[in-house]
Amino acid sequence: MTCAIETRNLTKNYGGNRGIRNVNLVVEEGDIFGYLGPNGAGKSTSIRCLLGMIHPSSGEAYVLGKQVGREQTEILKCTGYMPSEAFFYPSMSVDEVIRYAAKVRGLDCSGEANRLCDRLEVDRKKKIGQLSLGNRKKVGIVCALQHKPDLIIMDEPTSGLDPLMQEAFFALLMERNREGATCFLSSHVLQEVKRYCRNAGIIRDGELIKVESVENLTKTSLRRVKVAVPEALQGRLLERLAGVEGMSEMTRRGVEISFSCRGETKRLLEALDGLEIEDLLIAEPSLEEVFLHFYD
Ligand SMILES: Nc1ncnc2c1ncn2[C@@H]1O[C@H](COP(=O)(O)OP(=O)(O)OP(=O)(O)O)[C@@H](O)[C@H]1O
Repeated sequence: MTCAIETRNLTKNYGGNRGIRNVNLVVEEGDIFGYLGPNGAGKSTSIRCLLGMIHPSSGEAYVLGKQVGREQTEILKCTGYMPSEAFFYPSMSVDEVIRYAAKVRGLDCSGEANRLCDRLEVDRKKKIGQLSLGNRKKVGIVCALQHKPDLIIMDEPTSGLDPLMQEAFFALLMERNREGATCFLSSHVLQEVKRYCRNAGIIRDGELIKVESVENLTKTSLRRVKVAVPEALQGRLLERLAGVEGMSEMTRRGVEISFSCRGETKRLLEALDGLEIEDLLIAEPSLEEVFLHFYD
């Protein structure tokens, strides 16, 4: 099976500045992949290298089996890209921009462009310079999707879109995915990744530190625990908890003590054994907590 994206030790140095280092990433065809990382982590740099917009300092990248830098025309035809900032010439009309984006690929996409504009409520007569950020973003979505690409790469696609438009956008993306397209999205919005992506990669300081299914990411040994015991027993509870692996973030509110821990749940239950537990909640961490954990 061909991978939609494959990078081998992909590295980009910006002079003395760090970009990305030895990124080895594989995204299978048909996936919806979330690329997560804080500001400056290297998400846009990775995407620009993948699209051949910047040359890597070393390493290789393949998009739908084609080598980036060698088979750019073929890659451009089967890939749809939306940058994080939707900049277009302000004096051009929306219609001109959309038709221009199809023309550079040597394609006539007018039928699909019309359908997309209707769905996203894009006013094609307006000049780009008259549009709000969100409306420019919608033009970017049409430009990226009108040729029905096999691989959709979007850098922070929903920033600037209102909640209804975000829903409309994801509905569109899910449809494309059901039809076979692979989606690669960089995002800061963890709820969005949790809801729509199957797999995710976390990049930090230019290095890919984790690639995992979104489901498994939250299935770490990290647990959020809330336990309520009578005030008189709280001292004993705290003594017992001191021996539990990875204890952190402890807070106390009345009879309830909350904390994070890791390791086997059995060990935690042993530590609690014999105390008059009034209430106990052991939960998987949210994607936000997992994300913060990898960033610590
Ligand atoms: N043209 C450039 N010249 C020099 N350094 C750059 C350039 N572009 C990016 N960098 C640096 O490379 C690193 C990665 O930047 P990048 O834009 O890829 O991060 P990002 O994860 O996309 O961030 P954000 O979420 O803020 O968009 C940063 O340290 C950044 O300062």
